[in-house]
Amino acid sequence: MNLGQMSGPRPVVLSGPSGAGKSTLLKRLMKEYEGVFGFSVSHTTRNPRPGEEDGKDYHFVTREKMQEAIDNNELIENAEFSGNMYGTSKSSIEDVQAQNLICILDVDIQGVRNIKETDLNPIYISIQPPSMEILEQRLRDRKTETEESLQKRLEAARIDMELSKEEGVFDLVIINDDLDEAYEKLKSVLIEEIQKVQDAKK
Ligand SMILES: Nc1nc2c(ncn2[C@@H]2O[C@H](COP(=O)(O)OP(=O)(O)O)[C@@H](O)[C@H]2O)c(=O)[nH]1
Ligand SMILES: Nc1ncnc2c1ncn2[C@@H]1O[C@H](COP(=O)(O)OP(=O)(O)O)[C@@H](O)[C@H]1O
Repeated sequence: MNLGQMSGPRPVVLSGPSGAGKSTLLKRLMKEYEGVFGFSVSHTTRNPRPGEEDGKDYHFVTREKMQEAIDNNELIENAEFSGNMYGTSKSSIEDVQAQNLICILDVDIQGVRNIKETDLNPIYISIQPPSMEILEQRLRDRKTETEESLQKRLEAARIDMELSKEEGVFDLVIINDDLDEAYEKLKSVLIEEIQKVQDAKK
């Protein structure tokens, strides 16, 4: 199977610490450019949060189901994060690519490494918080985590922030301090791909 598209738009990988603002930026982008982006819906074993929809935000599955998908070679990558399993299925990407949309993947740093071993050839963007202190505050204010899962995320964030500094891992690192500024930066790197998709629709 070939996920590297010869002619279609290049996929985009968004990574960065939990709480850095990936979902916020992504939702804004998908809203402003309706019919341009498609989200690669990952599998996860974590519990849905209030407001999250199965099949839209994630495919919420049991560990058994996740293992089955891994064993059947249905995933292009998978990782353990903060005590839960996450993975990207081939079909989640193919569903988006079949519609000629820019496929957006939201994965952790392990996912970035594993995707680099595939032929997907995405644009790699890291969203980073201004500081650990601000990250912790945002995660606390989001009110989605227990103290335990919060601490695990902060630990993972330290590792992510360290690894993301490495030269050549990301095409672009955006510090999400002021949301509007971060969003403009994100848009400006994607504008060429966005225009390609918009032109193809004309
Ligand atoms: N490797 C990998 N990471 C994923 C996948 N889906 C989500 N993640 C990452 O898992 C981490 C936790 O995601 P989530 O539980 O939704 O929490 P949130 O990022 O704080 O909203 C984040 O860093 C996501 O980028 C996936 O399919 N593969
Ligand atoms: N630039 C920003 N300034 C202040 N708060 C922000 C900013 N960006 C995101 N947030 C808030 O921080 C929290 C974490 O953002 P979120 O998009 O859920 O992160 P991620 O998807 O990377 O885990 C959310 O409550 C969000 O509203």
